[in-house]
Amino acid sequence: MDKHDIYETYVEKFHEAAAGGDTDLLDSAVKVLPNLNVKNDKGWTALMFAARNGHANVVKLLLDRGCDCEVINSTGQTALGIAQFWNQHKVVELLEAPPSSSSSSGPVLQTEPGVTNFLCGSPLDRRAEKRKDKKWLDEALKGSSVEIISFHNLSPVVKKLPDLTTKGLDAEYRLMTSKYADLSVVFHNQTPAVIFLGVDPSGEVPWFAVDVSHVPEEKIKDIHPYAEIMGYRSIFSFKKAEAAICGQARTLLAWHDRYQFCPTCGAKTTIEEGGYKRKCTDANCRSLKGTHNTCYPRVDPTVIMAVVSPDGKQLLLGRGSKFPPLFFSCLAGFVEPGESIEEACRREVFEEAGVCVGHVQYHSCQPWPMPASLMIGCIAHATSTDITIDHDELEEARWFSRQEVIQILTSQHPQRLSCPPEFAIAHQIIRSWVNMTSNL
Ligand SMILES: NC(=O)C1=CN([C@@H]2O[C@H](COP(=O)(O)OP(=O)(O)OC[C@H]3O[C@@H](n4cnc5c(N)ncnc54)[C@H](OP(=O)(O)O)[C@@H]3O)[C@@H](O)[C@H]2O)C=CC1
Ligand SMILES: [Mg+2]
Ligand SMILES: [Mg+2]
Ligand SMILES: [Mg+2]
Ligand SMILES: [Zn+2]
Repeated sequence: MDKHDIYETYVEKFHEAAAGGDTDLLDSAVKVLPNLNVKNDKGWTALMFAARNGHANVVKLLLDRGCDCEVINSTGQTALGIAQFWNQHKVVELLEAPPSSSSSSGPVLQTEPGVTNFLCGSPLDRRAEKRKDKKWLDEALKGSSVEIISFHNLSPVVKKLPDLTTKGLDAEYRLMTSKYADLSVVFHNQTPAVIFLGVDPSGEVPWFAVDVSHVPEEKIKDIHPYAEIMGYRSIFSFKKAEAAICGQARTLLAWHDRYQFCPTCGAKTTIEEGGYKRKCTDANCRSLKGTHNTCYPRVDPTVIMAVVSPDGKQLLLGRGSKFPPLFFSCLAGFVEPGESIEEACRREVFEEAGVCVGHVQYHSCQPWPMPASLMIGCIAHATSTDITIDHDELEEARWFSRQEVIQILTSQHPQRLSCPPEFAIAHQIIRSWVNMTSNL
């Protein structure tokens, strides 16, 4: 055996030890290997093997020794992506970036383990039984333990963290939370929409959202000196738990904003039940009899699909006419009345790209608060490949090879094609197709 072969054997043993959770063997390999991020021929590192098989103790040991969790394998996966795909919750927790030191300036909440899609997994317990208890709601809103988030024209009010900017770092924004007493500028002579969002995991802290659109933007600083309004897209920069809470609040506030009048008789409606209902003020209105479905917040089921070619080797992606240049995504569309999820997938793919779809497999979903979609992510298996585009909706649609999809996902495409970022379910279902067809 020459030197190179001996080294290769050590690397193999190192990876085997990580994959098998053998910490003794790992310890001895660590002592002789100069590079702990060494990859096998598919780009896998020891950290990835340990993450794949859920060995949290090995992951911790490797992280303590300085292993790099940003390394990607030849299919563009990080150790975290691998752990998420294989549902290794403990490893996901270890690999997810720990809350930065700045998070001490606000409540720290975590999503449920195993929740991978952004905007899902709110840590709040909605406590629906409290929504009719006006006295409890009023005391909770005005109590000292409350956390109230504010929205200005459906954008969350954020707080610029001053300590970071003075250290010369880029500004960081966090969701602003307030107490009722801080919000005198909001409640003075006004009754803005207030939503009861739920109670935090300790059971002690009620969360509310309030619409502050009636307060002029320059007066928002009276609530908090570092308050800013950065547009609704700031939700995507929040930590998962905060983003999920914000999504819930935004969908409800958008509904209140648009449903001020009864869709049945046109009379004014009032906000009820902690913000989860609107009631017509005309006692004779038909909307108050029978099924009250005009009184409840709407959720629009929407299918979004990774369409796989009949030979399983290619993925269909499209470009909407309003997309930024070079940007491709999954086809998507609203579910219509009287339609199943599978039927909506088949209809939308045929309408938009002329491709026939057979089997449809549910993947996961994502509440999308712009304003009220529930994105139902599917893997759809095509039975034809010819493309005929509906130019009203798409500018282009084409089949991409697995290699090209990996290049797009990892921002390495030679023509700089791109796709939605990780926070969008589109990204997750595309990645899932890549992962399904990848080998260790
Ligand atoms: N989270 C993610 O990863 C992604 C999310 N999405 C979201 O998916 C949603 C749907 O995708 P899209 O391709 O636009 O849908 P469709 O393919 O169904 O096409 C949009 C059309 O539907 C009409 N429409 C709007 N709202 C509704 C509704 N509630 N029910 C039925 N039809 C409606 C629009 O009409 P009009 O012309 O009158 O507006 C428009 O003509 C979008 O809101 C988008 O934000 C899309 C891709 C990725
Ligand atoms: Mg569409
Ligand atoms: Mg469509
Ligand atoms: Mg449609
Ligand atoms: Zn009415």
